[in-house]
Order: sequence, then structure tokens, then C-alpha cells
Amino acid sequence: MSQRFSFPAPAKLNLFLHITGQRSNGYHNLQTLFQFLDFGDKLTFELTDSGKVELLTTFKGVAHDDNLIVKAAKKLQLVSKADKGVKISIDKVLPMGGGLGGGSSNAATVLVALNKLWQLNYTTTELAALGLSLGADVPIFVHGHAAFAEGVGEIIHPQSPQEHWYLVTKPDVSISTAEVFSAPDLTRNTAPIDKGDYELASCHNDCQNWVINRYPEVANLLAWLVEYAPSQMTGTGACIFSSFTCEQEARYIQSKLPQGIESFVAKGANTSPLMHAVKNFPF
Ligand SMILES: C[C@](O)(CO)[C@H](O)COP(=O)(O)OP(=O)(O)OC[C@H]1O[C@@H](n2ccc(N)nc2=O)[C@H](O)[C@@H]1O
Ligand SMILES: Nc1ncnc2c1ncn2[C@@H]1O[C@H](COP(=O)(O)OP(=O)(O)OP(=O)(O)O)[C@@H](O)[C@H]1O
Repeated sequence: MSQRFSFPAPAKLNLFLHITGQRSNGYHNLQTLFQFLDFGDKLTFELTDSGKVELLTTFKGVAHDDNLIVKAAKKLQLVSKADKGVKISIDKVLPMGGGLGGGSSNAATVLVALNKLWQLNYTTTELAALGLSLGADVPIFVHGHAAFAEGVGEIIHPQSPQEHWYLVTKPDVSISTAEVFSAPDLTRNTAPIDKGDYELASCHNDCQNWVINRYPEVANLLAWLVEYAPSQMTGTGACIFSSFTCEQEARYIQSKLPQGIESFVAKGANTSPLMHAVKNFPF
């Protein structure tokens, strides 16, 4: 059996998410602060000579060729004319449709890892540009540093917010990004802020009110959490992150959560775990 290599695909949080306008193609202009978590999926790669991209893990509700993992690998194969193949498996822990960017992170890890494993030597900027067509969040995961982002999320200014401990909770609903962004009554006119001069505490998530008005599961859990810690939705939901100064506090509140709420505790990371793995490659 040939050698296997594993790389992390971490979660992201949107520490705030302002919608500042909408483009003629329907996409939204955003201002957001991305931070990674030291928690996420793990992808394992086995190089083959078959020329084929094979995802060995099945996903409920996502066909093999629609999976962002497969799309990213095929895209890289196509642009680079690489004749090598790969078998990929994933230990999936991030909830889908949670606002944690799992799919985009998986795609970014495929691009970054195969760039190394297939010895393609694309730059980070080239990989991020390739990734943007797969998802608006792919470039930030390719760049791998916490950042204030603009445009659809692809204009990236690295920043270093405080690395809190977070309790991340998932209300028992899955919310599609497209559903939120296509809502006629979503707030789309938040005034742009200056990336070098803003107060994190006065920022917010423009999707949150829309979501809590429609999903009582999110509204109820958020109302419960804010009694204990500053709490906000990430991305278009449904996950909520609550900030703590130490791990024990986060774990204590986790132990008090209402029954049946999926959750994990993780630390904010301004450098993505993927970057650490790449730096140490070959392992
Ligand atoms: C909400 C965020 O997670 C914030 O980080 C991202 O902007 C969403 O990123 P994503 O899940 O990678 O989104 P994509 O797969 O690119 O887009 C999903 C759908 O959301 C809408 N969409 C997405 C991003 C954006 N800036 N404006 C949009 O209107 C589009 O209708 C698109 O069809
Ligand atoms: N490898 C993958 N992992 C997760 N979802 C995938 C993957 N490939 C395709 N998808 C599809 O993408 C959708 C969005 O998944 P994802 O986990 O990225 O959502 P999300 O966390 O809400 O992302 P965001 O924060 O970007 O809104 C899923 O519902 C699924 O249909």
C-alpha cells in the first residue's frame, strides 16, 4: 500500500458579518472577520497512478461528483494537467450547513495538500483564485490567517483578533446559505466600516435577526446562551459561538446545555492548523 498523508480542514467563525450591498449577479458584498478554530475535519490522501480522483467516504445527501472535495481535486487536475490520481478519505466532524465553512475548508485543504503532494508549486494567491469558484469561503482557508475580509470574502486583510475559547453549539436545524441570501427582507445596507478602525464589540451578524425570526430552535438556544456569555451566530447559521476567556468556563457551560444540543469546545486560532501542517510537510 502506498503512503498516506493527513491534513486538517479546520472550522471558521465569522466573528461578525456585515452585508453592505448586493451585486447585479445576486451575490452580496460583505465585511467579515474570519478566525479559525483548532477543531475540524481530517482529510487523508493516498496517491495513485490511476489518474482518477476517488472519495472513499460517502456523504449523506451529497453525490460523489458534487462533493467539494472531489470538485477541488478535479479542478486542480484539470488546470495543472496532472496525470496522477488520488484516493481521499475524510473524518468528518463539522456539521454541514452550520456556518462553520466545512465544505469550503475541505476544498481548500484538497487544493493546498495536493499542490504539495502532486508537486505543482502553485502560489497561495493562485490556489485561492482557483478556490473562489468552488465557494466564497475557500480563499480564506487557503490563505490560512485570520482576516478582515471584503468583497464576497475574497479580499483579505490579515488581522489578529483575540484567540478566545469558544463553545460552539448547533441548534437542531440546517440552514442553507442560499436560502438566507435570497430572502427579500434580509438586511443588506449596513454602512461599511474602516478595516483599521472599528470596535469588534459594536459589530454584528446581519443574518442573525432574519434567522432567529424564522427558526425558533436558533432563537431559543441563543436566548439561553447569552445569559452566560457573549454569543452570536456564525455565517448564515445555524451554529452559535459563545466566547470565554478559559477552557474550563466553556466546558462548564457546555455541561449545562439543554439536552440534545450538539456542541464542541475549541480555541480560536489566528493561524490555521492547515498552515502548521503544511509547514511541517514532509512529515
Ligand atoms: C456566509 C459565508 O459563510 C460567510 O463566511 C459565506 O459568504 C458563504 O460562503 P459559501 O458557503 O462558500 O457560499 P457559496 O457556496 O459561494 O454560495 C452559496 C450561495 O450563497 C449566496 N451568496 C454567497 C456569498 C455571498 N457573498 N453572497 C451570496 O449571495 C449565493 O446565492 C450562492 O449561491
Ligand atoms: N465536503 C463537503 N463538506 C460539507 N458540505 C459539502 C461538501 N461538499 C459539498 N457540500 C455541500 O455544501 C453544503 C454547505 O456545506 P458547509 O458545511 O460548507 O456549510 P456551512 O458550514 O453552512 O458553510 P458556510 O459557512 O460557508 O455557509 C452542504 O449542505 C452540502 O450540500
